[in-house]
Parts: sequence; C-alpha cells; structure tokens
Amino acid sequence: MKQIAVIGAGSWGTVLANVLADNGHDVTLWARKEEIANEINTFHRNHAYLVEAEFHPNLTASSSLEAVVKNKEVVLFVVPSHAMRDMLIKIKPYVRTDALLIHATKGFEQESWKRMSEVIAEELPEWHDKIVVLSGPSHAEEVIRRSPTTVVVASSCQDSAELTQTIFINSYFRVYTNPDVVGVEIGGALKNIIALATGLADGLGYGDNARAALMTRGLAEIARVGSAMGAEPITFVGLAGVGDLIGTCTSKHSRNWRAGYAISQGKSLSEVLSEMKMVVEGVKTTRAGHALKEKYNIEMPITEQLYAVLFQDKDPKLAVEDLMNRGKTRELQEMAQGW
Ligand SMILES: NC(=O)C1=CN([C@@H]2O[C@H](COP(=O)(O)OP(=O)(O)OC[C@H]3O[C@@H](n4cnc5c(N)ncnc54)[C@H](O)[C@@H]3O)[C@@H](O)[C@H]2O)C=CC1
Ligand SMILES: O=C(CO)COP(=O)(O)O
Repeated sequence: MKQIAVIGAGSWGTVLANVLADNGHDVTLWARKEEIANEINTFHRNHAYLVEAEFHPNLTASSSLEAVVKNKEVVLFVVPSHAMRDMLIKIKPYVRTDALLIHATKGFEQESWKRMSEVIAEELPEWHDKIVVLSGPSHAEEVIRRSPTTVVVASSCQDSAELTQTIFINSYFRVYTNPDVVGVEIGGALKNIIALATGLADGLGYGDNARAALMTRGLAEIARVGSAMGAEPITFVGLAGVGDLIGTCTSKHSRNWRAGYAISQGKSLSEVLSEMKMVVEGVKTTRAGHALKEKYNIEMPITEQLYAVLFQDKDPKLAVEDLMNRGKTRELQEMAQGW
C-alpha cells in the first residue's frame, strides 16, 4: 500500500485516483476548489466532472497542496498542460526526495513547446531520468465504470516504470511499460489535433472514409515529427499512438472530437471553449504542432489546415479541399520518413 498524492481533481485526475484507491492505496486528491474537496470527502462524488460516479472511500481530497503532497511516496500530476509549470513551482517545497513522480497530462507547454516531462525535469531536476508518463486510450467516463482499459507507462528508468505499472494494474486497468518517453508523450498529445479534425469532418458529414483518412494520415504526421524529435517510431503503433487515435477520434466522450464537431456546426472557437467545462488540449496543441512543424521543417498538412481553421478563420470545407488537392504522393516513400 502506497501513500499517493494526485494533483488535479478534474475528470482524469479523479478517475486515476479512484483506480489507485480501488487497488488499496491511500490516495489524497488535490482539488483547486474547496467545495470539490468537500464533496469528495462527504459524498464520494465530484459531480462537476463525473456526474453519476461514486468513489472508493479510500479516496479523500483537500485543497491544501502542502497537506496533499507532504510525505507522499508517489505524486501523480493530472493538471492541464497550461497549469503544469505553475503547479510544479508550488509543490516543489513539499515533494519527498525519494518520491515517484508520474504525469498523465497530454499536451505541450505553450511558447516553449516543451513536453511535460521536460517541464517537470526543469523544475525538479533530481527526477530528470526517473519521471514516468502515463498515456493511452483511456476516457475517464469509461474507466470510472471499470470498463476494460489499457494504458502505457513510459520512463527511461525501468524501475520507476515497473513500480508505476504495479501500483496501477488491476483487472480492468491493464498497464504496459515502454522506455520511450518522447514517443509516448508525443503520441498522446498530437492525437488531440487529429481528434479535433475528425470531429470537424464528422460534423461536416464526410463519413467513415474521411475519418479513416484523417486517422491514418494523422498517424503519418505524428510519426514524422515524433521521429524527428527522437521518438522510437514503433511506439506510434502502440497504445499511445494508434491506440489513442482510435480511442479519441471515434469517441463522443472526446472533448477534442466534440469541439471539432461544434466548430463544424458554425460555432466560433471561443464559444466552443467557453461552453465546454473541461479542458480541450487539442486547441493549444494545434499551435504546438504548427510550431514543431516549422522548427523541424516537416510536412504536417492536417495540422497546418486545422491551424488555419482554428486561428485564421479558414472555412473548414476549403481546408478539406486543400488537403484533397495536394500534389501527388508516394505512400511508402512518404511513410518511410516517419518509420
Ligand atoms: N478526461 C480524460 O478522459 C483524459 C484526460 N487526459 C488528460 O489529462 C489532463 C487533465 O484533463 P482532465 O482531468 O480531463 O481535465 P478537466 O478539465 O476535467 O479538469 C482539469 C482540472 O485541472 C484544474 N485546473 C484547470 N486549470 C488549472 C490551473 N491553472 N491550475 C491548477 N489547476 C487547474 C481544474 O480545476 C480541474 O480540476 C489533460 O492533459 C488531458 O488531456 C488524459 C487521458 C484521459
Ligand atoms: O486522451 C483522452 C483519451 O485517451 C481524452 O481525450 P479528450 O481530451 O479528447 O476527451
């Protein structure tokens, strides 16, 4: 049994905390709002994020970072990417020197375009080679029902990856290890761009062929930029790549898919974001993907078109036309750039 702190009481943080509590660990969840902590402690519920779920009684919550993090053997970060650095700065004084650090955030830091483990390593350098990332096709709404789910945990430290696997794995939550931190983080983050694009295409009524095209050609983009950034290409055919693309681009649970769908129905990006109570990482990640494409001089046509739709008012139908009318391409030669 481990003493575990979970930072972030949104949908994913709460559900991961509940998996750990199911596994017999003593789990304390940090909630930004005191009323959410009180609701979890009193009613074992967090209705703002998970309407019907009732949590394991071993799961308690607090809005005091010090109380949550101090003396904990494991600290799990599940805040949106834009909040990661700020949270790290705040918890730094309380983290035990031998704590296992895990994050489950899918995104990049804005402007620096750093991966989340790079941000953690900058703020907590003693952990630079031991950080673990948890990713894969895992919608909170299904994990809370204990529906069979598979995820991957990546770390350059095999012991840390295996310890994370051991504390999370159970009969509904199967955990694989992978040493490729870069690939797992990039796959998990960039699939949100493709999920947004798929929501748009579905909303425009383009159908199954277009969705399959976006997912497959999206994977090629992810593999190309991922390889350039040092990922193992084979990771992208695993859970953090193909797995999460399928899970997100075909799911109505996906906030990214739903945001894309809403934009296809004529809503502006700011309307969509203000109506959605939960984080839509793919919007900021489209900016990151666009910047990475420039930095590594890589072709990412879907990312480029989505960027134009989201931030330059391009008509989504015209974006699809432009994708379809690109120059002729040789599939194998082009795919080989990523694999
Ligand atoms: N919801 C899901 O099914 C999954 C989510 N993820 C990833 O997990 C991360 C968190 O997502 P969710 O829990 O779904 O988001 P959410 O929108 O449900 O909750 C976000 C949480 O972060 C807190 N928060 C927001 N801004 C903050 C700030 N500036 N400082 C501190 N706390 C802040 C909110 O109060 C809330 O508790 C994202 O990177 C997401 O991509 C990954 C896999 C599955
Ligand atoms: O990453 C996720 C599932 O694996 C969650 O995706 P959304 O943020 O689009 O809901």
